[in-house]
This record gives sequence, structure tokens and C-alpha cells, in this order.
Amino acid sequence: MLVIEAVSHAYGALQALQSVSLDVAAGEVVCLLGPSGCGKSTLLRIAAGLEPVQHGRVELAGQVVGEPRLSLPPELRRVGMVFQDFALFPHLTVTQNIAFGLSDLPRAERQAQAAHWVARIGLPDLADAFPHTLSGGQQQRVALARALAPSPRLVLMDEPFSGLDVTLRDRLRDATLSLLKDAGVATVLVTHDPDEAMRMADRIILMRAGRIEQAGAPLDLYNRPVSAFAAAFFGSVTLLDARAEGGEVVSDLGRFDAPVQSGPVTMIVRQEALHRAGEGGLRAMVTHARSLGREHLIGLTIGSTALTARWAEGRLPGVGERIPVVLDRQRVHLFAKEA
Ligand SMILES: Nc1ncnc2c1ncn2[C@@H]1O[C@H](COP(=O)(O)OP(=O)(O)OP(=O)(O)O)[C@@H](O)[C@H]1O
Repeated sequence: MLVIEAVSHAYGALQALQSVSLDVAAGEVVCLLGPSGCGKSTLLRIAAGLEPVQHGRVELAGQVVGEPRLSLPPELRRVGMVFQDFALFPHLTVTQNIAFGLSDLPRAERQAQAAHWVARIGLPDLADAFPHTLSGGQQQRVALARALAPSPRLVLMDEPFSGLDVTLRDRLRDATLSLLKDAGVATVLVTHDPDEAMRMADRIILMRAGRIEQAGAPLDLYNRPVSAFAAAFFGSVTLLDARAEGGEVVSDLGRFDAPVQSGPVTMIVRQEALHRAGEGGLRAMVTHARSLGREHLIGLTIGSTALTARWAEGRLPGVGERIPVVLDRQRVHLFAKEA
């Protein structure tokens, strides 16, 4: 449905995107994930037609909608948009906001469609309310209904949950996903939150400094990161400097195949890689221990290596205690150290 091909974009001397390509199928939810400033919003704005294409091409349903010197205006792209601040029309009611994009329909049909969406998002009692009287979560639902009501080919969402509190966010993510999937629409969602991307995406595009670092199914990125950046972006990790000699790294955690024959290596150990063992295993000394309720956060030293672990089993160990731990080697990733 959406094809972005080799798009590059500069703001003056600043190269915000460098030859980025991606495609999104109908019914697919793709998350653009990455740290602040990596170019996510710029890419979204180019897909929407809010930013002209400087280099490369944008296609929607097989039609070129953007390339240098050609730009189909946003309102002709049949693209729905949901922004972080929701951008509802303050002088229109909930129903009128949702009906806004349905002006092509006869009046009665338009009313029926808007009423359908008001019910669909569970706000029939607020049909005649104005946006400023709604909670953030209610505004988000109206913004989504307004985007979906005209049956767009593509929905673009820029950090749509970031202004909301944590419990509400979880519920709204699930509700949003089910509305998007029911509509069968191609969706691009921008977020800097890896949990949100893992939870919502069919595919994640991880971006770094204007380029795609890695793209794939959420678990692929988590299990098979291509770089220390990608590994560290998902979840909490300990980053260790190590050295490869003869194609392997010998460390306090054991021997590992190295990504290079010799030279500096970054070793990433996920917090969930370490678990308390019954007996045997590695000998660790507890340097700090704190219960987070459903799990413990434990500081350990193994030999002279300091690590942080996170596990749920057993009682909270005491500081200074020596305990046996096991290491899940699948949760350890080694990369040649970046310059
Ligand atoms: N209109 C603009 N003029 C000049 N520079 C811009 C403009 N918009 C964005 N930039 C710069 O381009 C780079 C990419 O910005 P962009 O907003 O696309 O990143 P982002 O990943 O969406 O970041 P965030 O999560 O903080 O919104 C940043 O360095 C930003 O400062």
C-alpha cells in the first residue's frame, strides 16, 4: 500500500534521512522506532505529503504521490493522521469532528457514519461534547475515529499515546490496535518506546541517525539484533568491553564466539539473561538488591565484572551474599566495537 523508496532529506546542512526505503502492506502495522532526532517524524511527514520529497519516491497503492517536483497534496492522498496532541477541531463536537472527512457523502449517510464511529469508540454519551471537555484518552479515540471514518488507504500516527498516563496507555494501545486491524488499513506508527513497538507492531523499523538500523518482526529484533545499538535499544542491558583473540572472547561469564578474529568487542548482557541457580553455575556476589514488586533488580559481580540482573524467582538476596547464577547465553550478544 505504501512504498517509500530511497528517500533522503536535508534541513539545510543537517541530513535528517539518508536513503530510507520501506513498504507497508494493507492491514499491516509498522512501527518507526528510534531515539529522538533519528528522523521518524520527518519520514512520516514525507509519507503524508506535509514535507516535499527531495530525493527518492513515495507511492500509495501503486501511484506515485511524491517525488522531486511532484507532490500530491495531503488531502488528496486518502491518508488518515493522528498526532500526539490529537489536533481535534476545538469548535466542533465529537460527532462533527468525526464527520469532518466525510463531506463527500450525502448528509444522512454522513450522520449515520459519524454515529457509527462514535459508538465504535464507546463515546455515545459524548457525541455532542466539545474536545476541551474530554479526557486525553477520549480525545485520542476521537482523533483515531476521525482518521478512520473516511476509509483511508493509510493511517499515520505520530506518538499517539505519549501524553497519556500508563494504565490508560495500555488499554488504548489494545483498543487502537483492534480498530486498525478491523479496518484492515496500512498503518505507520512513530514511537520512541520499544515496549510500545513490541506490543503494537507486525514489523519494526529501527532507525538511527537518519538511516534504518534494522527492520523485522519484533521478536527478530529482540533475539537477533544486528548491532550493539539495536540490542541495547530493546530492554535494559549491561554493556561490557571485551577483547577477541583467536576468534573468541574469554570473559568472567565464560567463552564466547567472537564476531571478529581479534580486536575490541562490545558484549551486551540482557538483564533477563541471568537467573538464580539452585547449585553450580557461576559464583556471583550481590552488590545491590531491590524488589520492584513483581521482580527483583539485582546488582552482581562475577569475577571482576559488574552486571545488573532482573529475575522474579525466590526471595530477595541480601547485599554481600554469594549466590550461584546461570547465564542464558541466547541473551548475550557480541559485536565488533564501533569506532
Ligand atoms: N523543520 C525543521 N527544520 C530544521 N531541522 C529539523 C526540522 N524538523 C526536524 N529537524 C531536525 O531533523 C532531525 C530529525 O528530526 P525528526 O523530528 O524527524 O526526528 P524524530 O526521530 O521524529 O525525533 P523526535 O522523536 O524527537 O520527534 C533532527 O535533528 C531535527 O532537529
